[in-house]
Amino acid sequence: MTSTSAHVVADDRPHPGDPLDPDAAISVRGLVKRYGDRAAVDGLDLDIRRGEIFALLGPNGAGKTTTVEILEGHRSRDAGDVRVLGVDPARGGRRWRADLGIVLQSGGGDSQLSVREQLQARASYYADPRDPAEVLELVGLTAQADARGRALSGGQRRRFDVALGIVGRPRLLFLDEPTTGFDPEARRQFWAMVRSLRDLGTTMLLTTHYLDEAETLADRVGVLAHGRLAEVAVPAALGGRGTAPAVVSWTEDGVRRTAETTTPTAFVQDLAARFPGEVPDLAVGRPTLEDVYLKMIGDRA
Ligand SMILES: Nc1ncnc2c1ncn2[C@@H]1O[C@H](COP(=O)(O)OP(=O)(O)OP(=O)(O)O)[C@@H](O)[C@H]1O
Repeated sequence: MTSTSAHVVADDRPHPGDPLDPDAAISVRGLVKRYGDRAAVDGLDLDIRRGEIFALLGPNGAGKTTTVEILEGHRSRDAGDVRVLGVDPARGGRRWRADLGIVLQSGGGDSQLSVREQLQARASYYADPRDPAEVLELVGLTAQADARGRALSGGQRRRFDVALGIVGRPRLLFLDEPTTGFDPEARRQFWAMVRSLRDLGTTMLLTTHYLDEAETLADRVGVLAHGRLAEVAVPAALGGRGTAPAVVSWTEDGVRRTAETTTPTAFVQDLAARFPGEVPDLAVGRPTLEDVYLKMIGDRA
């Protein structure tokens, strides 16, 4: 499956008071969570579609962990309606829980057992588990199958965490900052694995502080600030990115020049006509996801 959101325009979220979406993997209306007199989640409305990768972004303390833990059934809420795979997490039973995969920030895998043995043990909890050998292949740990958990590198351990999270064949996978501490190659491998999981039909809710990770993996991103969603959009459209003016820069008479333009093609054609050959140091850029994210967060600070 590819992006489910090709035709989605910016600010793509339900309105307060809309009914819950029975077809969504996750549907949330008016979610509130207070600690003392402070609301950590302050009226959240969100639908996450089946089969999509949704990235939840937001600065430290924005309410991401609180929201995700409520969805996982690990934290109570003060107000609002929530359905995860059609069930209220506050009342989710064993069968519902078996459909969830949760990959937490703190890695497991310290056991004396081998990687394969731990995975087999985990698989035995489920009625219809994935074949542990296939899971090891999917996460790229086949060569480490006989290693003990503590012999794994940080990146391998994280992939093993995912292996433990998906061996039960979850329909919905929660990935909490999955690539923190990865080297660039390990991150690319991890991303490829996440895409393979999506191709198998797994819905994923990803929290991350890496904007490039959200950009490359997510069908849609939601920016959480002060317990509210500032915007939900496809990464390319967030914060009006898709229609923002382009910035053209070049060097002329030894001076670096920049110009903002909504017609960069025409602008570059004019520019090219002024130079006999290549325009020196020519670059055409649009705001990055990080640019619009930081602006959005700054505007709400
Ligand atoms: N158990 C708790 N008791 C009191 N306050 C809490 C508790 N858990 C979270 N908070 C507060 O709620 C707010 C949201 O916290 P939360 O952990 O959900 O943010 P976050 O977006 O996950 O942050 P980070 O990116 O740092 O993980 C913060 O102000 C935090 O201090």
